[in-house]
Amino acid sequence: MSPAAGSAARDVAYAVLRAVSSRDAYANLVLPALLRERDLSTRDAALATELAYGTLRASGTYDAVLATLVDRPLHRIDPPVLDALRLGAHQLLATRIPSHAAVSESVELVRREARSATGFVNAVLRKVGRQDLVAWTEELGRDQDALGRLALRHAHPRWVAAAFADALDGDLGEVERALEADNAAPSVTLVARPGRAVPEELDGTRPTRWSPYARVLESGDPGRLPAVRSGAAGVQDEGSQLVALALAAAPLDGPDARWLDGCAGPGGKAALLAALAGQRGADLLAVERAPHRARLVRQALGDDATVLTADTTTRPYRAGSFDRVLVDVPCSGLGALRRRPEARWRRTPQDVAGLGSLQRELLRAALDGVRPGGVVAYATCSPHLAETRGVVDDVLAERDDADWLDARDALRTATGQDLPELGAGPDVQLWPHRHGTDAMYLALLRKDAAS
Ligand SMILES: C[S@@+](CC[C@H](N)C(=O)[O-])C[C@H]1O[C@@H](n2cnc3c(N)ncnc32)[C@H](O)[C@@H]1O
Repeated sequence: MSPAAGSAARDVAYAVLRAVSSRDAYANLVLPALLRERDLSTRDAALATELAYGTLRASGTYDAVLATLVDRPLHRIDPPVLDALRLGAHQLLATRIPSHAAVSESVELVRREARSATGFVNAVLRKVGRQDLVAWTEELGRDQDALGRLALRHAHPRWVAAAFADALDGDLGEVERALEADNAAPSVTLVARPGRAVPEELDGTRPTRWSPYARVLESGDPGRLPAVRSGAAGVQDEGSQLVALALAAAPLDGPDARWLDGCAGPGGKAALLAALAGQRGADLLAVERAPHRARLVRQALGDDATVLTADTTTRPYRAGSFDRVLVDVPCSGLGALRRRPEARWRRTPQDVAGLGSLQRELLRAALDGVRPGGVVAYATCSPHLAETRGVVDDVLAERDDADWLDARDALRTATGQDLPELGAGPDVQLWPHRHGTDAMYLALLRKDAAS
């Protein structure tokens, strides 16, 4: 790697960190735009991605290191300087970049933005580099319990590691595997929408483990595939596909003609549901409250479904009128941390608590919308028990017209195989480290036929 080339990658990584910390930007949106704008070589683009995503993923751990080395709270450090320290710490502790280059390049970044801080950055980073990451996490973890040490070592906030532990029956070995899996870049998975594309026509892809419609893109931009450009295929995590497929596969007596997606934006699951519904002659109504997200649903669905911009909790439909209903409710997103490197440090336990009443209200509205004998799927992209089984248990406890279906059976019908490690049921929690999917949760409920 030539020094100039490495500098270009560092500049991009630093610009991403600045955008994330100064204007709450999403790294996965900012980085591709910057890579295009600065025209980096493939190799430099890979380095910039590693530096930006690696720094963001572990920034809480790097902050804990830095906090031991400076004489003021980190929030009192000028933000451009703090970002340069984080990027420098990442290079020193988690890459093979030589220490002298990591320190001097960080000083150069700061010279442009905050000249007076160059000596400070130089001194702090030299101290960061005096031991490796394992030694740092051991030092910092001395006062912590085993879970706290795991969280530090694998760069997650402790409360997130605790939520994973709750959902994994306290098995710390498995919690560690779950945390590790969050730090690995996920592959790009495509869905070939049934009736519109066949998976084999997606060039440069290979089959996945579970979904018959899924393919992994080996490399490159999915937008180069004609089927993706036409909307016959799309980018979609395999766990999201399994949620839609399980709802469609759940057994149903009587009509199967009217389906509802009550939380449709931006339209990934709705597009798959619409394709499946179309094959059976059923119609899908996709409801989304946020107008800009409803527009994305319209783009994704075209003429395949009716899209309504409305609040599902107001029940903008006749009670008992749907045969199958999905509510993929707004949640903390703790199940998709692989995809959003900065997300784990932005979320708080208060976010989870704050979503609880909306999640319950959306599930109630779904149960009111489905006909007797019909099926409701409640889904989250989070394994946090307060967003998953806690919600379903509470809502079922307050009404006597609905009960659990075994979601594992529906997954077996949908995929033709037994997925391993689905737990004792009747609900299903998928995990990156077990299934290679996002950590999607799925509960299937049946409205009593007599109600
Ligand atoms: C987790 S996302 C759904 C993702 C979507 N199912 C997909 O696969 O692309 C939740 C969506 O619910 C929407 N939402 C939140 N509250 C809502 C409400 N009361 N009524 C309808 N939609 C709502 C959010 O704007 C968001 O787009």
